[in-house]
Order: sequence, then structure tokens, then C-alpha cells
Amino acid sequence: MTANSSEPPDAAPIMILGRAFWGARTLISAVELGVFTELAQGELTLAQLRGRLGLHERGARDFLDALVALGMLHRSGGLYSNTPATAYYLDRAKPTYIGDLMELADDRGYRSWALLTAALRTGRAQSRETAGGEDLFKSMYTDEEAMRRFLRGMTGLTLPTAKAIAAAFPFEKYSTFLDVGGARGALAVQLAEAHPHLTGGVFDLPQVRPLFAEYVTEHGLTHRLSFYSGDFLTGPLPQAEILVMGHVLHDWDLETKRLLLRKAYEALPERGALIVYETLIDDDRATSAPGLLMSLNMLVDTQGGFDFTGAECVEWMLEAGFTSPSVTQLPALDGMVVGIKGTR
Ligand SMILES: C[S@@+](CC[C@H](N)C(=O)[O-])C[C@H]1O[C@@H](n2cnc3c(N)ncnc32)[C@H](O)[C@@H]1O
Repeated sequence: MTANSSEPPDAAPIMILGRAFWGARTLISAVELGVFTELAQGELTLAQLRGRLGLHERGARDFLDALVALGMLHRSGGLYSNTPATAYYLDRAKPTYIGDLMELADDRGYRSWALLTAALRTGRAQSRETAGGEDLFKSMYTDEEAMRRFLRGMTGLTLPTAKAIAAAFPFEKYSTFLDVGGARGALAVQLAEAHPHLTGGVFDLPQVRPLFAEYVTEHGLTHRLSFYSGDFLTGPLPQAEILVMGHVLHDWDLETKRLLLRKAYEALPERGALIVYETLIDDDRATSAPGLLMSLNMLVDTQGGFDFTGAECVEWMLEAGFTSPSVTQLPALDGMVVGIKGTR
């Protein structure tokens, strides 16, 4: 065919996206098998890696070279090694490990997303915990192992953002914070480590307390971080100069989002700050695939949850009484919206 207007459009983007789960599954298997953790000890040949990971000869070379082509490994002179990012985030031995997020995608995501079409037709959640109309968290937390896997995954989801928030917000102006729906304490630990003058903690459902205690003890921060149990749907929020809500508002319908923002406003002292962080959708709703797909994830997983733009969050915060909320895109996938009570 000649190069003119009758030339068919490129099919490659469609063909690649339509089977993008191949790449996702390759990465998840690499995490599961410990590829990156093995390579954190040093570069290895194909035969050495095969031996250490217990891989059959047939798929091993394609698997490892696919990881090279996908940008997850380097190969030079027949030796495989981690990239700087996989060495930092996917070595299980490092405190910066986020592989639990990939394992959560495997455990819960694949199954629920297989039912996306049904969710789109019915508007109803499809995950095993929520398909009958249950609250995701209360339903999932009846199974201790499922709860652990989920909360470990949340640490993976939040760690890069937590480091970015610790650097981006003027914490020196405040002395106390509380992470509402703060799970095991991934953000709380990062804030406490980066800002030794801060004390704070996590407010979450009572079932989360032992996992928070384990995580905070591992980081040697029990003297500065506390756990407050409660249900933010039914009770007030504890007080602190800074309240944080990360990946919390997106779990709920608009009415509950507004309720949580009002509760945050009520709990803050004058000049207190609310930090909301989420995988924000761009205001034009046209370019932020991670934010829009996160919103579809809320469709398949929760009863009324959806993600939103920075401008929408600003509008809801203004309604709740906050002063001139501001939106900041952070280096990882999330953005943060900060509102102040009164003027500062
Ligand atoms: C999607 S996770 C986000 C966790 C964490 N903020 C992060 O960004 O990784 C939502 C959190 O809200 C908590 N949560 C859900 N329902 C709650 C409720 N009714 N009261 C208090 N916390 C709740 C969950 O236990 C979970 O830790």
C-alpha cells in the first residue's frame, strides 16, 4: 500500500492495549517469583537465575527477556540486572518495596476486572466481597488473610506518594497529624521519619490496629505514632492540626465524600489543614488514564465509589468550608489537594 490517505491506521496500539494484561501478568509473576529480590544481590546469567527461581527451561529466556523489553530489567553481556526503579521498589528486602500492590492486583484485581462489562451494565460492584451490596472493608475484614493482603497492598500503593507528600507539604508549621483511613501507617511512618518534630497516627477500623502496631513497631516509631479506632461513617474524627485522607474519598459516593469532608472540617482547629491525596483525573477528563482506570476499579470494587478531578475536589472542599484549596500533582501517580480551615 502506498503512503497516502488510504493507508490504514496503525493497528499496533490497539493490539498492544487489548492484551496489555500479558505484560501486567509477566510483572506480577516476576514479583511472585522474587526475580527482583534475587537480582538485588547482583547480576546473574540466565542459567543462574533459572536455578535460583526454579524456572523450567522452556519459558525462562522469553520471560526474562520480556522483562527487559518491558523496561523492568537490564541485560548486558548475558547478565541480567535490576533497573534503578525495580531495585528500589521491587526488592522484597527493602523498606521501599511496593510489590505487595502487584500481588493485590493479582489476588483481587484480575477477578473483579474480568467482570467489568457486567459492572458497566448494572452499575454494581463485582468483587467477591461486594457483589452482594456489602461495604468493601467490613466484608473483606471478616477474612484475616484477605485483610492482611489488602493492607499490605495499600502500603505499596501509597509509599511513593507518602515520600512525595513528606517533601511537598510545609510540615514545619504544624506539630500533630492524623491519617484518616491510614491503614497500616505507610504515610504516618514516612511523615514521622522525615519530620522528627511531628507526632500523629492513624484513624481506622478496629480490625486494622494489630497490623498498624506491627508496622509501626518494625519502624521503631511506637512512641510517636498512635492508633485511633473508629468508624468514620458513624462517628466524628479525632482532632489534629493536620488531617489526611488518602485513597479514602474515592471509595465512597458523592454524599459520603461530602460527609467526610464536613467531618474533617469540624475536627480541625482554626488554621488546621486537610490533605486529600488520590490518583486525580485531569480536569478535562481526557489524559489521565491512571485516574480514570482507578475510578473504574472503584466501580468494580465498591458500592458507590469513584475518582475525581482536582477541580471537583476543590469545589467539595469549598462547600465544606475550607479556604482556597490548592491542587499539586505529585511525582508518582497521585495528586494532593490541600484545604485550610480559616486563614493561615
Ligand atoms: C483504600 S484504603 C486507603 C488506605 C491508605 N490511606 C492509603 O492511601 O494507602 C481505605 C482505608 O479506609 C479505611 N476505612 C474504610 N472504611 C472505614 C470506616 N468506616 N471508618 C474508618 N476507616 C475506614 C480502610 O480500613 C482502609 O485503611
